Amino acid sequence: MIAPPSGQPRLHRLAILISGSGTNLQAIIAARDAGVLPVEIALVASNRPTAGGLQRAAAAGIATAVVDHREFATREDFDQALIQQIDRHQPDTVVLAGFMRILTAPFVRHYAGRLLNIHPSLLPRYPGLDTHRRALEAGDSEHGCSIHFVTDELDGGPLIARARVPVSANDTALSLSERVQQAEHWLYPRVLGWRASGRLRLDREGVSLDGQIVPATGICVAAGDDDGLPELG
Ligand SMILES: Nc1nc2c(c(=O)[nH]1)N[C@@H](CN(C=O)c1ccc(C(=O)N[C@@H](CCC(=O)O)C(=O)O)cc1)CN2
Ligand SMILES: NCC(=O)N[C@@H]1O[C@H](COP(=O)([O-])[O-])[C@@H](O)[C@H]1O
Repeated sequence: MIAPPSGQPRLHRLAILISGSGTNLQAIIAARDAGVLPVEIALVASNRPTAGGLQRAAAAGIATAVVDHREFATREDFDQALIQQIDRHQPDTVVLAGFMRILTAPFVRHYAGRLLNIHPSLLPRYPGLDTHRRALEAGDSEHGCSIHFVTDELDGGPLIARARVPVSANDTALSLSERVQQAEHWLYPRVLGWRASGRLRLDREGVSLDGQIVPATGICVAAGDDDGLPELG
């Protein structure tokens, strides 16, 4: 057990996995630094050595690691190496923030109930990749992001919360992705605040917040609308 400095409460420890630019990571760091998210970011790990989020973590004084999936013969070997890196830092919650590798069942089991992901669609619509183009092609009037506990089923784990954004007629995949990312940067720190304060749990009964079972659709809000979302922390 990693002990806090004497007299300090032990903060909820996060390990954050990335593959890209790390804007969600940056939003989590900003919430921590603003004092509204009481967490210790123990590790930022990436499967891509060129991930821009690694520089964001280093600039914030956060430990980083690269486990390059291309160096492993199988997904299982990669996942086991990733587990070894992560477990050195003893996280309470493992946060996928733009992590672009499908994780194997042993990895998911190892972190069962404390592995979260953010996905750029209103799940269960558009699991997988290329969600913004698919929403535009379907003519959807709204889109958004979803945060869920991770299971073997790709993007099919129990929903925690979803934030909706409107789709306008002149949206492109890029303009829509930018609006969805703003919603992500608003939603993820809130949901992680519930984890940090012990309010958000996953057990046999499902997802619960403050002891109340969360609907199967997750807590649904319009991005930026604080009326429907319990406060941070
Ligand atoms: N077992 C699970 N693993 C992961 C989940 C999950 O729900 N269960 N969520 C994903 C995140 N994700 C969407 O939110 C996602 C990430 C990656 C892919 C994918 O097809 N990846 C390819 C490689 C793509 C690349 O390297 O650019 C692959 O792994 O072969 C789909 C969905 C994280 N993992
Ligand atoms: N299926 C996984 C997926 O597409 N995740 C998406 O990658 C982006 C990462 O951005 P970031 O690196 O700037 O946080 C985010 O929009 C996240 O929803």
